Amino acid sequence: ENLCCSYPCQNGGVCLTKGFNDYECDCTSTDFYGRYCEVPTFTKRIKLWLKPSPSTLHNLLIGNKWFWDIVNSIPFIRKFIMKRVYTIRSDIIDSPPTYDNEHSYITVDANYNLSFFTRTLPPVPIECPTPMGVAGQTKLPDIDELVQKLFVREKFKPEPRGTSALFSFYAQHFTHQFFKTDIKRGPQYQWGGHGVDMTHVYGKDKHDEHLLRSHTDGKLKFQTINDEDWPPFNKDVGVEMKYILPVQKDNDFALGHSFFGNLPGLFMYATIWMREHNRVCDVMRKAHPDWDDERLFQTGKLILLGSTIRITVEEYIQQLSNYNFKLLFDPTLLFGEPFQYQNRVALEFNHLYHWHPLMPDDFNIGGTNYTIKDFLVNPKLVIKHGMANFVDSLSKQNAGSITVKNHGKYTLAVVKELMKHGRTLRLQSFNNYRKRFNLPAHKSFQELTGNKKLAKVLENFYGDIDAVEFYVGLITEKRRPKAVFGETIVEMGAPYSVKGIMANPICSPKYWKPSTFGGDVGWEIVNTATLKKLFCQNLKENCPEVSFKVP
Ligand code: HEM
Ligand SMILES: COC(=O)[C@@H](C)c1ccc(-c2ccccc2)c(F)c1
Repeated sequence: ENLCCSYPCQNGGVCLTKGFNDYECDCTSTDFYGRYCEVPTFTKRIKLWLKPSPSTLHNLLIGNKWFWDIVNSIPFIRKFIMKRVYTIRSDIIDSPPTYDNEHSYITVDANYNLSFFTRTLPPVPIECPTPMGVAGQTKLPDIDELVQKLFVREKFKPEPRGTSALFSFYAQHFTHQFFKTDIKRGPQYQWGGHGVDMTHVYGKDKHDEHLLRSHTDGKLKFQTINDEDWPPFNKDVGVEMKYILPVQKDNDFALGHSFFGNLPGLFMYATIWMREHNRVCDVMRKAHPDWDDERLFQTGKLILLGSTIRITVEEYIQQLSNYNFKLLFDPTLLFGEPFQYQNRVALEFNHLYHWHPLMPDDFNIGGTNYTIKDFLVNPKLVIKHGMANFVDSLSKQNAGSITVKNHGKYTLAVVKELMKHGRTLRLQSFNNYRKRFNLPAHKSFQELTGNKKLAKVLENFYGDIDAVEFYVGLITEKRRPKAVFGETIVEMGAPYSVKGIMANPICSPKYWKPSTFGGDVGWEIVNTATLKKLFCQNLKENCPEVSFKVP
C-alpha cells in the first residue's frame, strides 16, 4: 500500500514511495534532515528559537497602542516592518505554482494549466485507506448533518469588532475578480485571470470590455437616473449576466461581473467604480487633451487598479487584521528583493475566503428593513434610496461574525456545495494545512475549538483530530483575542493575499512610476486613494458615513 498516505515527511519534505513497502523523504532545501526531515540544521535551530509564535506576534500587534503609535509615526521603521510583512508572507507561497487538483505530486502541467486553481497541498492520493490519508474513518460525516450542527445560524452573531456590512460587500466584490470557479467544467476549474486584474469592473474579456465601453473620452457606458450616474441596462449592452432568481427588466444592468446583479451591495460597488473610472477620465483629459479614447481608458484602468490595491491594503486588510500597526502599500519596499511578480490563485484560498457569515439576515436601508430575499436580484434598491443613503446605511450596520453557526439561510446551499467540492478535490486535513503554514497541528478537539460542547460534537463527527476537514477546521477554530476569525485563516489568508497583491504587475519596478498613471495627477490619485474619497468624490450631496467599521 502507499506508505506516503500517513504523511510521514515533516517540514515540507516530499514523500516518495520506494516499491510497495517503503518510502523516502526528500528534504532538499527544507533546512531539515533525517528520515522524516524532522531534524533542523544548526542555523534553522537558531532561527526557530528566535522566531516569535504567531500568537505572540498577534497579541503584540493588537495590543500596545502607544508603542504602535510611535512606530507608525516613524517612516523608516514602519517601512522596515512592512517590508518584512511582504517578504515573510510571500515566501510561504510556492511561486511558480507546484501542484494541481489532479496529481498528488509535482507536474509540469500544474504550472502551465491556467484553467485550474493551483493547490498549495496536493490532493490525498486515491489509493489511501481514508479520505484524509490514514486518519479518521473511511467515510466522512454526512454534509447535511455537519451543516445543521456547525453552520446553520440560529441567532445572528454580530462581528465582535464592529466590522460593517460595507466591508462584507467589499470582500465579496473585490475577491470575485479572482475567485471565479468554472462550475460547468468542475470545482477545480476557474475562468479568472489569477490576480487583481479589475475584470470585475471592466468585463471578463476584451469582448465584454468592448460592450461596456462608450468609446468616447475613455469612459464606460452609463445612464443617468434621479440625477445620478448608474450602469446601463443590459438590453442596451448585451453582456452575459447570471441571476440566481428570475430578474425583472428594470433590474437587469450590464456590469463587469456576471454575478453582480444578484445583490444591491455588489451593484453599489460596481456603480461607484464605474463613476470613479469616468471621473478619472475627465481628470486625465484635462491633463492630456491630446490623448485619444484608448489611452484615456487604459490609464483610467491602471489608476483604478492602483487605487483598489491601496484601499484593500490600507483600509480593508487593516480592518481585517485589527492590527495597531498601520499597514502600508509601498511596492518600492520590494525593489531589489528576490521577488516573483507572478501569482496563481489557489483553491485553498478560494475555500478559505467563503465568508458568508459576514452577511446579516436583513438590511436596514434608510429606515426600511429588507430581508436577504428582498435584496436578492434587486439592484434597483440602490437607485431607489440613492447612493449616499445606501453607503451610509451599510456603513452603520454590523456584519456577521465569521464563526460557527452563523451562516444565514440563503447561504447554506453554498456552504454545502463548498464541502462537496472539498471532498471531490480530496483536500488534505485541516492539521496538514496548519503544518504547511508553519503552525503546530492541533492535538485535540478542545485545543482546536476552545469549547467543550463543540469539541464533543466534532469528536463525534470525525473521531480523530487529524481527520477534521479544511473548511470545518477554519470555521470551528477558536478566535484569538480581538480577532475577526481564527489563527489559521489569518496565517493562511495573509500569505495568499499579500502575495496576490504585491505580485501585481503595477507593483513591479517597470510599472511603478508616475508616467504609467498619466503623470503626477494620476500618480497622486493612486497614492492618496481612500474608500471615503472613492464614494464622496462621486456623490453630489455632502459626504455620508463611509466606513468598514460601524461608528
Ligand atoms: C447573501 C449574500 C451572498 C450570497 C447569496 C452568496 C451566494 C453565493 C453563491 C450562489 C455562490 C456560488 C456560485 C458562484 O460560485 O458564483 C457563491 C460563491 C462564493 N461566495 Fe458568496 N454569497 C454571498 C455573500 C458572500 C460574501 C459576503 C463573501 C465574502 C468574501 C462571499 C464569498 C464567496 C466566494 C469566495 C465564492 C466562490 C466564488 C467562485 O469561486 O466562483 N460570498 N456565493
Ligand atoms: C503580519 O500582518 C499581516 O500579515 C497582515 C498584513 C494581514 C494580511 C492579510 C490578511 C488576510 C487574511 C485573510 C484574507 C485576506 C487577508 C490578514 F488577516 C492580515
